[in-house]
Amino acid sequence: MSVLLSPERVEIQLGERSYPILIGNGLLGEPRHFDAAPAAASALIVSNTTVAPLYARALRDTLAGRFQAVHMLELPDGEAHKDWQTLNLIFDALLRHGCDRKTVLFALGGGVVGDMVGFAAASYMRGVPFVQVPTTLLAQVDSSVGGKTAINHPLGKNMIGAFYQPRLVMCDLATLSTLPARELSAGLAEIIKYGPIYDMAFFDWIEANIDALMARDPAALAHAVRRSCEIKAAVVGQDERETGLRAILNFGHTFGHAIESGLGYGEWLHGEAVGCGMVLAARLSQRLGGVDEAFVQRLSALVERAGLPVVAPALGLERYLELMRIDKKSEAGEIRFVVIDQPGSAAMRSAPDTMVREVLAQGCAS
Ligand SMILES: NC(=O)c1ccc[n+]([C@@H]2O[C@H](COP(=O)([O-])OP(=O)(O)OC[C@H]3O[C@@H](n4cnc5c(N)ncnc54)[C@H](O)[C@@H]3O)[C@@H](O)[C@H]2O)c1
Ligand SMILES: O=C(O)C(=O)C[C@@H](O)[C@H](O)[C@H](O)COP(=O)(O)O
Ligand SMILES: [Zn+2]
Repeated sequence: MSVLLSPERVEIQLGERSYPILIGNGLLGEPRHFDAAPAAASALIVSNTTVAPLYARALRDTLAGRFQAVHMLELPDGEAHKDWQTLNLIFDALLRHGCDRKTVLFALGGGVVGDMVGFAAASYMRGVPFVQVPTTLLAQVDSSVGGKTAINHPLGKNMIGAFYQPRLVMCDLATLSTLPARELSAGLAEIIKYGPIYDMAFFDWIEANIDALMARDPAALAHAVRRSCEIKAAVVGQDERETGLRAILNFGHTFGHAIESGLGYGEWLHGEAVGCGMVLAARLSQRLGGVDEAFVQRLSALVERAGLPVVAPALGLERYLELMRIDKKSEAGEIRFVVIDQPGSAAMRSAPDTMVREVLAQGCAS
């Protein structure tokens, strides 16, 4: 492990939609790192009211030599704003500035900004190029990679969206220095996820380095971001539109999305809901015979050490089932869960409602 001086590069292989993920320190300020971004007359940097004051000027200065006009837009901050109204602010800005089919959108922020900018890019004039500049740990290890874009609906998480790939992902690790501790923990949830579903050696490494990650040790963060991007790129490269394998990336999300929408978006962070959802999904995996109690305890302990909740909120068992039926993996009203078949390998399975109720009864606050 070493602190990165020049960017490391992970490729996501998707034929003509392939693109690089660059990982390094201080990339935002270096124009040459944006060489993979398409050339155009104009660009629109979309950020939010928290991130823009920190990093938008630096990005704008960096892009000034590549585009004749670099426009800026600040969205309201928060998961509660991942909606139609906020999405429309992006279309308003694109039209107001006379942006054309070649205009490049830059998503500067966490997963909320990235998911919305990606969806706007997929839709404006039926598709314009976009670049992900993720500034949260969660966005660097997961949401900026793979082309899932969406907004929420009051009835269901990420229900309206498109698969649409960015042209470049630029993970500037230096931006993580300003991230609140709670958001760092949220990012760790998606990092931990890659262990049980794909790579138990990485899980072992996270266990051994969780204190360094929590302390933002630069070398530990650099390794975690790189390995996470490698795993996500490998999975998405085999199944871009989630016809099979890609669903493993949803481990913990069936329970997690129910927590997020059931509480009203924003009360629990996405990463918190996923952390707790993974513990519930591991208990379900145990009942289905994929893992033993020791594995469930091991995962739960790591989630807790990452500063994440492991007891789910008391929404009511029937309400959980109702919320989980809205999940995109459901078919003909049957909920399907990502479960661990054996440590390091996952698959999508259905489970009897009685079993799911037992798991929830055990894992929810009373
Ligand atoms: N598309 C995908 O594949 C995918 C994957 C995982 C999650 N997601 C989505 O991503 C969203 C969660 O993303 P998130 O955890 O990044 O949340 P977020 O985008 O809400 O960002 C978290 C908070 O940190 C602030 N912030 C961002 N960068 C900062 C920085 N460098 N310094 C200080 N503050 C900073 C933001 O303003 C926000 O308040 C959810 O909507 C989730 O559904 C999508
Ligand atoms: O990229 C994927 O595929 C994922 O499932 C990654 C998840 O971490 C992410 O939260 C995703 O947005 C969930 O997808 P959804 O299809 O359940 O909305
Ligand atoms: Zn997620």
